[in-house]
Amino acid sequence: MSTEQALGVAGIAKSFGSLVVASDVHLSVAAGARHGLIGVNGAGKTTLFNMIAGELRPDRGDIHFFGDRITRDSVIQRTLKGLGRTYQVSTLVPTVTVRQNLALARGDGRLPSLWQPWDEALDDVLLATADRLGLTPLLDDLVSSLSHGTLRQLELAMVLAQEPRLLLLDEPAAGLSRSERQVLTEMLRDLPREVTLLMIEHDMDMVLALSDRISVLHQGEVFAEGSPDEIAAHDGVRDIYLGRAHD
Ligand SMILES: Nc1ncnc2c1ncn2[C@@H]1O[C@H](COP(=O)(O)OP(=O)(O)OP(=O)(O)O)[C@@H](O)[C@H]1O
Repeated sequence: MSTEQALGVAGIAKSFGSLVVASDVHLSVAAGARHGLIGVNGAGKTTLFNMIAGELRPDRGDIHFFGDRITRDSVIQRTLKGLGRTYQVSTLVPTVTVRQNLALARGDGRLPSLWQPWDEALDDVLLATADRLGLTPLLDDLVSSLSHGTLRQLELAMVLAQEPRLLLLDEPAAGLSRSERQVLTEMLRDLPREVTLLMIEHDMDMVLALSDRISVLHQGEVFAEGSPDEIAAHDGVRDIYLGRAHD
């Protein structure tokens, strides 16, 4: 891992009416890192992702991406700079094939229509990405016929095909079986370090196995940060998860 900073979040605040979701979030993700972001339900993890990705404007604070201040950039501008994300909810088109979905990843974001038919052509990057994620034998299968685990692999392939420098993964293992989680963990482990990962995940085994650094969001701030071993042994973090944390 280098000392270059991929992502810098400084003093971010966000409220929804009287609900303070972030009061003063500071987060630094090193280039090449596998950085886990954890916290109990409602801690504000997805809200933070939405602000980093540009879908939500923070009330206060700044966001830097490889040294570039992106706080006021649109989602598209951030995507073009190399910021990619996956969602908790699937964004795939179920009625067409894996190949046709993958071809969308290199398109302009518009769905095909009568005037713009589905593209079947996959360039070398798409083919290599599909292969890395075990999708080559499934290219002509309908997305609606895929298992939950394979859907997650396809979503990952779609966003990786955009060649992001930083990938925000929002609960990549949600809804997966134990064996599907293992497959996904291996695939994430095998990703090249040119892609920095910031990952929200409730499966603690997976976070501890994949991350080289973990931040814990609690009550609007980063409550603790450290190596997986430090976080696993942190009394305060354990209290939060057991519902024993004090204000
Ligand atoms: N657009 C919104 N309007 C109002 N409240 C919102 C909005 N988005 C999120 N919230 C609230 O903000 C809080 C934080 O939500 P968020 O989804 O960021 O938490 P989370 O840590 O990702 O939770 P989970 O682990 O359950 O996904 C929750 O109480 C949620 O209900």
